[in-house]
Amino acid sequence: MKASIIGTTGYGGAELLRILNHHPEFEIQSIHSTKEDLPIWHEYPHLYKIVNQKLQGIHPDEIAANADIVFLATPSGISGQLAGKFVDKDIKVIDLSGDLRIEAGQYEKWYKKDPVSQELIDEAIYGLSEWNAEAIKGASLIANPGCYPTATLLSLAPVIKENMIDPDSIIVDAKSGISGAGRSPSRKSSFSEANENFSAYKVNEHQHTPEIEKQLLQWNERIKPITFTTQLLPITRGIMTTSYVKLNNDCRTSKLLEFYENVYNECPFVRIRTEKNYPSVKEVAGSNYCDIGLNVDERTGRLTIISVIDNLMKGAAGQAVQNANIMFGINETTGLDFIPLYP
Ligand SMILES: NC(=O)C1=CN([C@@H]2O[C@H](COP(=O)(O)OP(=O)(O)OC[C@H]3O[C@@H](n4cnc5c(N)ncnc54)[C@H](OP(=O)(O)O)[C@@H]3O)[C@@H](O)[C@H]2O)C=CC1
Ligand SMILES: CC(=O)N[C@@H](CCC(=O)OP(=O)(O)O)C(=O)O
Repeated sequence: MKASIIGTTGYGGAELLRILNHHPEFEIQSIHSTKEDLPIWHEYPHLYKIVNQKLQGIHPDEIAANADIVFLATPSGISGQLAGKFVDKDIKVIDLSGDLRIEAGQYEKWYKKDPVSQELIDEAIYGLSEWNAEAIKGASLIANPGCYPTATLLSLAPVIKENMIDPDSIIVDAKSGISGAGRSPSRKSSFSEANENFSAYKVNEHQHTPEIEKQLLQWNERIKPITFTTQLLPITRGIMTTSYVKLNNDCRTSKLLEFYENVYNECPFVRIRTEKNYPSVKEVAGSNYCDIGLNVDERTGRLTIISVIDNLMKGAAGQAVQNANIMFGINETTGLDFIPLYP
């Protein structure tokens, strides 16, 4: 199969290149950016003598005529417009941005940008691979989940779906490495302000809040609005979400771990940790794993769930390729079976 990438000069695009360059079933057909006619290694010298392709301009008809799938690793606001140019063409599309994940009205409110048409949003299948594989199989347009929602949703799904918690009790404390903000320089991501610092941002107004709530409500209609706080960690890659929920019934940590293990036993990229063996972001760096650890506080009846991913992998490019594998009927781990980079 032939794959094209738009937004290849960004971090998500570069991560797609890293995966697809070794993928046994996908060949990189073309790479695109607003910067044309430039070898990609000019932008990314680490690709020198590995990927020699030149960046090309963005011409949807030409891309659709030559590739089987196109990945849109472009900013929100741009991606949705591009997706609209591919929908009636014979090509599968995976959009890494937030443009197609939530309803148009919600998008306008949380992203503070003009949405694409509700019709286009309705066409997109939400690409949370572990929970939506059946729909992904038949899809031609995927809204790839956000990085924070991926870590949060995988960790909450089992207790939400089984109605095991107070639906009004969900608090998610989330932290991300700086590559989550993309490659464009900003004050927030500058070394002198991010290094040895730790700060909260977009408190109660993060654009991933409605995306998380939408999926939780599809699993359990009793769910109430969540509290979701995002923080910037002075590391390059990695997301940790720590979720706090009130359990409806007494339950021991060991029993809940057994339950989670059973829920995810057919999911190669979700690793449920053993008791007191909590995951850290470095243990999944460079890989497509989501590692989950949990503990029940028997004094308060609250459950703490810790979930880690690499934001550029399971949080973006890795999950996008996992979805592409599912769409083309290939084993979902193909091209993604790396051991995390440790230490
Ligand atoms: N970074 C992360 O961890 C995650 C990112 N995402 C989402 O994935 C997408 C890509 O993110 P990321 O790689 O971090 O972003 P970057 O800012 O690093 O890259 C954005 C890319 O889009 C291209 N671009 C910018 N403006 C336009 C335009 N007008 N038309 C076409 N291309 C354009 C840029 O290239 P050029 O200027 O050369 O054209 C660049 O290649 C975003 O929607 C982001 O929200 C999702 C999950 C996690
Ligand atoms: C660290 C950091 O700044 N992360 C970004 C992640 C943005 C993102 O992935 O954008 P989508 O909304 O298109 O998913 C943020 O919190 O806004």
